[in-house]
Amino acid sequence: MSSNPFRIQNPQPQPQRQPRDLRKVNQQVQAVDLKVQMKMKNIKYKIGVVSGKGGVGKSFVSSNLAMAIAASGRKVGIVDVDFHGPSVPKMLGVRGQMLTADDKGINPVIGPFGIKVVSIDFLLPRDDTPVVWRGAIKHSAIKQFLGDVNWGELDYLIIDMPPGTGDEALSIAQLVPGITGFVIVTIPSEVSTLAVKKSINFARTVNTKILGVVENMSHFVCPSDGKVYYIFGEGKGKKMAEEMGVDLLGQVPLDPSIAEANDAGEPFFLKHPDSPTSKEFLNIADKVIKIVESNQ
Ligand SMILES: Nc1ncnc2c1ncn2[C@@H]1O[C@H](COP(=O)(O)OP(=O)(O)OP(=O)(O)O)[C@@H](O)[C@H]1O
Repeated sequence: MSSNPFRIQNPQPQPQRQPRDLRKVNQQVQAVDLKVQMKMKNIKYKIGVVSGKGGVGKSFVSSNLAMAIAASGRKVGIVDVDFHGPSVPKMLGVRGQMLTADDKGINPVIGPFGIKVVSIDFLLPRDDTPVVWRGAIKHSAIKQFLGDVNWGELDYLIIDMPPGTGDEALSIAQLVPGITGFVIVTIPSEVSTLAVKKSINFARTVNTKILGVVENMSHFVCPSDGKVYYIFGEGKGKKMAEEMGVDLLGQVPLDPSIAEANDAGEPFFLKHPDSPTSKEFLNIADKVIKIVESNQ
């Protein structure tokens, strides 16, 4: 019997895989797309929201950070390049709307506070249609999302990136060389913070500033007695931020009303404006604004 239970045959012996040469990554980052560059010139600050692992609330943080920045009167756009799990439209309450086109390009969907939203979700024919794309197609889609959309003049473009440091992250680093920085989302578990360290090292490899870390699901406040529980452990995000020399921008609680609003397709920040979570997002937005605008 074969020792390969999957019966996968390699027709030829494969050369030994070499680790990715970081100099080559940097050279690729230099290859800039002019059309994208023209559009990006009209946007003052571009912020990538990244996470080492999936399911830690990156899209929730992207969407609510976008609303909190827009609530200050700044013009904001959000581009969802999480092709395999596009949740930004739902979290901003604009799911089911369509992108339109005119002779100047593609018009984004307009969300709360006038936020311009672009996501593959607006183009999928059915809820359960999977996106099955190789890296080159994703790269070309990202190029179109950035270069063919009528973004106009914006103060901020929030880029909701897929988890990890794969093709999309490299495409963004390559296509938006002037990216202002990354906001990194984690939950306070060892597994997530370990993956985040990789994202931080990736950001450093592509010479992108880390604006800071948001610790999501950091604690749970019991509604009956107000007692605080640290479900995943206490202080792990803070410890990781200190170890890696990056700022902790904020701590967002684990809260069933967040999951409910997201599942119902209602923007949390609008539905619960006075909640501690929305106030925390205003603080996080304030910190991000201070960091990027004082660096001008
Ligand atoms: N602080 C929170 N409290 C309760 N539920 C949350 C919280 N943050 C996110 N969620 C829920 O967790 C799930 C995952 O969130 P989200 O889609 O934002 O994660 P993600 O990191 O973007 O995932 P992926 O990258 O895999 O697409 C969603 O159902 C969301 O409603």
